[in-house]
Amino acid sequence: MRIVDEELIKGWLPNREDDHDTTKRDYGQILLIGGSAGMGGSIIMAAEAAVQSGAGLTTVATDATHHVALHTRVPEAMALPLNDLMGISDQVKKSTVVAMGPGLGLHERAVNVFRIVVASIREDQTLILDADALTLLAREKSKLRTQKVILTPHAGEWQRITGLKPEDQTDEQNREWAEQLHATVVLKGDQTRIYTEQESFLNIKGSPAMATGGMGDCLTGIIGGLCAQTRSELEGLVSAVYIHSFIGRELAKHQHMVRPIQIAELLPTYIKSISTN
Ligand SMILES: NC(=O)C1=CN([C@@H]2O[C@H](COP(=O)(O)OP(=O)(O)OC[C@H]3O[C@@H](n4cnc5c(N)ncnc54)[C@H](O)[C@@H]3O)[C@@H](O)[C@H]2O)[C@@H](O)CC1
Ligand SMILES: Nc1ncnc2c1ncn2[C@@H]1O[C@H](COP(=O)(O)OP(=O)(O)O)[C@@H](O)[C@H]1O
Ligand SMILES: [Mg+2]
Repeated sequence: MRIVDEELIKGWLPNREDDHDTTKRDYGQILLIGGSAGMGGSIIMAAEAAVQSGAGLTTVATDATHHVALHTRVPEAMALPLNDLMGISDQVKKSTVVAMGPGLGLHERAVNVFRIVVASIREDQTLILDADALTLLAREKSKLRTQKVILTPHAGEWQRITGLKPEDQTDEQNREWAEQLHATVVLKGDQTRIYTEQESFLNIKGSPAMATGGMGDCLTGIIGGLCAQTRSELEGLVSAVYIHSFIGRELAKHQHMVRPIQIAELLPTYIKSISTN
C-alpha cells in the first residue's frame, strides 16, 4: 500500500506558474449534480471547493430553489434546474468531469437524473459518484460506460454497494471490489484509503475536528476540481484526498471543529504552496 504524502503529490498538483496563453477552457469544465430541496448546502459546498481548486468552468445542476443561494455564495458557478433532464444531458456531454450525488435524494426525480447521466457519459469523461448516487448505483446496478469512475463512499455507503459490514471492509476485499466494479474507490474515514484496480493508497490521518456534515461534499468538489486539471484522474484524486485532510488537520491545531467551507477557502493557497515548494 502506497503512503500518500506531500512528496508523492507535489509533482501532480496543477501549477500555473509556467502556463502561457491559457484560458478557462484549459482548466477543465465540471458539472456538479445534487441538492434536492433542502439539501442545497451539500452541492454548494462542493461547488465552492471545485472553484477554489481551480476548475476552469463550474456548472451546478440543483433544485431551482437553491439557485439564489448558489449564486450568492459561488457567483463563479453557473446553474441548471435539477428537473431539466435534457439540459443536464447536454451539459454532461460538454464536461470534463461530472460529480453527482451530494444531497441528490433517492426519489423518482433523483433516479431519473441518475439514469440520464449514466446514459449520457462518454468513455473519456471522469464520473465521480458520491452520497445518494452511491445508493442509487447499489440499487440500479448500472453498467457505467466510462472507464474513469471514482466512487467516494463512507463505510455505510460502501456496505450498500458491496454488502460488506464495516468490520469486513479489509484492504483485500476492498481492492477486489474496486476491480469488480472497474472503479477507483475512495473509502472515507478517519484515515481514508484509495483502491484502484491495480494498487492501494493510505492517506494521512485527518482530524476528528473534520467530523461535521458536508465534509465529504467538500472533498467531492476538490476531487472534481483537481481531476479537471491533472494529467490523470488518479493524480487528481489522490492529491485531493491528501490536501483535504492536510488542511483539515492544520486548522484543527487551533480549532475545536473545522467547517468544510474553511477548507475550501484555503485551497488556492495550499495548492500553490505544495505545487511550487
Ligand atoms: N448541508 C447539506 O445539505 C448536507 C447534506 N448531506 C446529504 O445528506 C444525505 C445523507 O448523507 P449521509 O452521509 O447521512 O448518508 P446516509 O444517510 O445515506 O448513510 C448514513 C448511514 O450509513 C451508516 N454509516 C456507517 N458508517 C458511516 C460513516 N463512516 N459515516 C456516515 N455514516 C455511516 C450510518 O450509521 C447511517 O445508517 C446525502 O445526500 C448527503 O449528501 C450531508 O452531506 C450533510 C450535509
Ligand atoms: N474522525 C475523522 N478524522 C478524519 N477525517 C474525518 C473524520 N470524520 C470524518 N472525516 C472526513 O470527513 C469526510 C466525511 O465524509 P461524509 O461522511 O461523506 O460527509 P458528508 O456526507 O456529511 O459530507 C471524509 O472525507 C472523512 O475522511
Ligand atoms: Mg457524504
